[in-house]
Amino acid sequence: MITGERMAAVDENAAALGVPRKQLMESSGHAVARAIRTIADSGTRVAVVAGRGNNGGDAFVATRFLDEYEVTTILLGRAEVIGTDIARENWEALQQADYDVRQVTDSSGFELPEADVIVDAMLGTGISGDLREPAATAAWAINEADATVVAVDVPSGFDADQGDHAENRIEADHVVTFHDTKPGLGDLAADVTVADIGIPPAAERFVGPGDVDLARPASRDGRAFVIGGGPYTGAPALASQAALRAGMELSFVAAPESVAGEIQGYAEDLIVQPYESDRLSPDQVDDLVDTAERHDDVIVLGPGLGTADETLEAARLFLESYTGPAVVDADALAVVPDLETDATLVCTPNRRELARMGGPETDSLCETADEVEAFAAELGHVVLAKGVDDVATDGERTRICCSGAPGMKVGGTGDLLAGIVAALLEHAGPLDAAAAAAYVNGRAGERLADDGSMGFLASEMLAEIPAVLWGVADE
Ligand SMILES: NC(=O)C1=CN([C@@H]2O[C@H](COP(=O)(O)OP(=O)(O)OC[C@H]3O[C@@H](n4cnc5c(N)ncnc54)[C@H](O)[C@@H]3O)[C@@H](O)[C@H]2O)[C@@H](O)CC1
Ligand SMILES: [K+]
Repeated sequence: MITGERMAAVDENAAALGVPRKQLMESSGHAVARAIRTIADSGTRVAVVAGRGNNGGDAFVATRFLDEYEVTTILLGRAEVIGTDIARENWEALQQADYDVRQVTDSSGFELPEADVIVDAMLGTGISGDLREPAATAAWAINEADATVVAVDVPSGFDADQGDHAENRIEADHVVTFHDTKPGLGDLAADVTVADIGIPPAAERFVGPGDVDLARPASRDGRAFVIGGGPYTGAPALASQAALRAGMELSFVAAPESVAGEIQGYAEDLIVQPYESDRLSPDQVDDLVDTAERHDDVIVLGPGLGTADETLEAARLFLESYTGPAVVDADALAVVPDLETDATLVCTPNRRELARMGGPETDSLCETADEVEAFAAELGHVVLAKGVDDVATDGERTRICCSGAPGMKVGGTGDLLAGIVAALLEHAGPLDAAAAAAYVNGRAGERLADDGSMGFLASEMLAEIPAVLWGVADE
């Protein structure tokens, strides 16, 4: 099962792996044609009704594979408004080669040709809301027609993310969906065929630019609240700055009075909130929970906190009463096993911390991904295990991230990662945020390691984060 949204991400990852979308469109169209051959004898009249998105593009391809049928292909709209280059190229291929193609510019001009099979390629996973004109009129005519309706990917009017249906949706007899079934498709009164369109399994398993598409902030929003510092001061400063670089509007650091000035001194962009103590202790917990919940903050708990008993006790108490999203990193990870919490956690252990939490001991996270998954399932939280490769898992779904460079072994890169996860949690679910953050952090390091450099600093990676996060599609 895959949502339409995730499908688009996987498709982007496939392109990055060398299988471009046009190739997937060719496979999709071919799969639709194969399905029609199993349903209808050669010579049958087929009407293809296509929209101006890639769903329509799939159907233009299908037309080329249906030479033994009497096919009429109708484009809803003018050719100039076809939404993507690949769909347009496939439309032009039909026009140039003298297929029976028609364009309908408004709903009054829509006339459904006599047909025994109708291919519904008006809308796929790109739909929002009820069908608008001229698709609405076309859907009505298709539903009224005495013909077998074959829907491309999903029946037009079906939302492949939620499984909802528009009032004026297509009632399909057959659905040829691509790569994997979509939520709610099985509940329809239609035969559903899942067609393999040649997406490499790595496009799902390995984190790529498509995962960043899913988590990229579209607006500058949110408040990161880093609870860290005490024995160390650089870690909370890096995490909180990384959150700003990854799209947060404000970044707060709650830190002991004794080090607050030092943390502020690293960056004027941070809002440092001192508390009266040399280190985090249970006395501060109520205030911290109250502040975080009042402002809908995303918490980063751990960077630079140290391992004093009272600090770990405070970390535990905080997570027991806090109910929002939180990234748990570094020393605070020790309290997560056996924790009772309603918070949404992303735990970001390195290999050592993972083993200490009771997870697998391993030299290669990538090879141990299944064990990390089982550990996350047992823990009941998303785990982003950090190493040469990173493993992000919610206990059911697992993604491996191979971006990064050897120079990133330097101290502080994990703090950056925690801050990036926090920023992406403002816009995405915990697994998507964790996977995308790992990719972004690794790419930020790669940008500085271009010449094989081992000498860059975590603080220098900060400035690379925006370019990776908002520029990744153009790389
Ligand atoms: N993502 C993938 O991996 C693949 C996708 N493919 C095809 O691409 C499809 C998705 O393509 P697109 O993203 O271009 O989206 P669609 O082809 O579903 O439609 C997008 C267009 O529909 C319009 N639209 C949206 N809501 C509407 C409404 N309620 N009424 C009327 N018009 C509306 C939009 O303005 C947009 O131009 C899939 O369903 C599938 O058929 C395949 O080519 C193969 C691979
Ligand atoms: K469709």
